[in-house]
Amino acid sequence: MKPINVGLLGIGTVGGGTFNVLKRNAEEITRRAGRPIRIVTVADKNVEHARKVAGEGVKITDDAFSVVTDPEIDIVVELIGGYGVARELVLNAIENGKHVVTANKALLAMHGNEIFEAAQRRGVMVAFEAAVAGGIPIIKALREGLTANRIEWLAGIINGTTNFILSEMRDKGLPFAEVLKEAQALGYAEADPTFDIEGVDAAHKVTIMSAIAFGVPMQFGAAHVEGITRLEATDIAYAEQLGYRIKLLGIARMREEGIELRVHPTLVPEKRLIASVEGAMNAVQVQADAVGSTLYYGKGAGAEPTASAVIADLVDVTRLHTADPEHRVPHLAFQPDQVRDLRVLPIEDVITSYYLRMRVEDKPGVLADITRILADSEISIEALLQKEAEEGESHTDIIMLTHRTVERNANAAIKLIEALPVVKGAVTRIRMESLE
Ligand SMILES: NC(=O)c1ccc[n+]([C@@H]2O[C@H](COP(=O)([O-])OP(=O)(O)OC[C@H]3O[C@@H](n4cnc5c(N)ncnc54)[C@H](O)[C@@H]3O)[C@@H](O)[C@H]2O)c1
Ligand SMILES: N[C@@H](CCO)C(=O)O
Ligand code: NA
Repeated sequence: MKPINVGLLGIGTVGGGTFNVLKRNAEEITRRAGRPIRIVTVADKNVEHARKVAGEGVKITDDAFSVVTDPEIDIVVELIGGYGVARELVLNAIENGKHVVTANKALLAMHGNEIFEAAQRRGVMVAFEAAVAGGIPIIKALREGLTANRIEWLAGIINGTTNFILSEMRDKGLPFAEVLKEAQALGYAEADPTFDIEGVDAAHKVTIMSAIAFGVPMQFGAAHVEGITRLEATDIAYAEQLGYRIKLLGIARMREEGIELRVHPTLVPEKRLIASVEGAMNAVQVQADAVGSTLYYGKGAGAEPTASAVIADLVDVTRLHTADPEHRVPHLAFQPDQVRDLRVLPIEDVITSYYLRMRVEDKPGVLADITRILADSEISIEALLQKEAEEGESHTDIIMLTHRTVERNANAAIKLIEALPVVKGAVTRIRMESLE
């Protein structure tokens, strides 16, 4: 059995995991793939570290470009990250007729259209299971397992760092800044941790999932992206009193008018399975017309969980690389000429329900003023929590959960509420999803 030759670009967390799992499970993997998968060259800026991880018998270089042009290499595995040099390397590998496996969601969300077009033209595969929810085979599920269905929506906890932070804030009542430090020390965070906490990483991943689920191009620039940096512990506690958890969700929903594509903190009923996903774990719920609701859960980050997905792609490519390109699974699940340019709806057009918290004067008639504004805007209230004013305080909190409405409508009502003289400061608004 002639081995398939792999060039590994970047042997950091995921690259190291990939190297080790491939070595440890070599026999099992070969039995599945039909031939040995062999890392012959490793490129890393840190040559010393690369040598330490890879040992002898593997070629080590600091020049990744020499790997993507090497005629000996069949598959290039890109685990460097970012969309500068990684984009050049991936495009270069494709032009040289190499298949590519990558865990780089930022690269695909930003430049996926260009990359898949190039791969299509050259008849090579670009596989990216590790890019979304790490070890969970969600790309496989969306692209192949659910292929009979019209996918209606999907919602996922797809960033381990922020889910860890939210879990710690709720469990221990700690403030955001304190938990962030702990999360960074655990090593799940992106090279730039603002990508995690500002929702950008989750937006990269939900952009990729929406493309596969709905047969549309990558539209990262049109996604609405909100992170957890402005979330207050108070709201996590109030949500809990009302039977909800706050999660950073990546949501993609198909509507007649277009697609909702958004990342933001979201109240989720605590009775939903996804609400109990804690720590750095990931989960994606998919609603589809034939199968109904399915849920995928597991480790979305870390060396070996992510390596699990990288190697699954290596096996896929090994099995399929001799197949006629027409007979392979299309990159974006739909045949390339069937990808449709459906527009992403602006956030004002999103339909959802809301958690509203406002600080009000503790006197009669205040609640009536607020509910009148909501009634006039045709926003109905699902639940209400009015706190008693603390001893010696003239103000108190009112918390309301609304039914679904268009965001534009909610914005207008919130503006009117904020203009009431009895309401102090801004209204805190968090979107809410029933996930039914
Ligand atoms: N860490 C995770 O849990 C995880 C999970 C899923 C996806 N990812 C993605 O996987 C990719 C790699 O992440 P990581 O956590 O392993 O990063 P890392 O920083 O641990 O590893 C990157 C490696 O690339 C090397 N490198 C950087 N620039 C280079 C260059 N120009 N040429 C050669 N080598 C270079 C670095 O020296 C380092 O060893 C990223 O795209 C990341 O978003 C990571
Ligand atoms: N920074 C990402 C790594 C996995 O993509 C996370 O926290 O989930
Ligand atoms: Na995955």
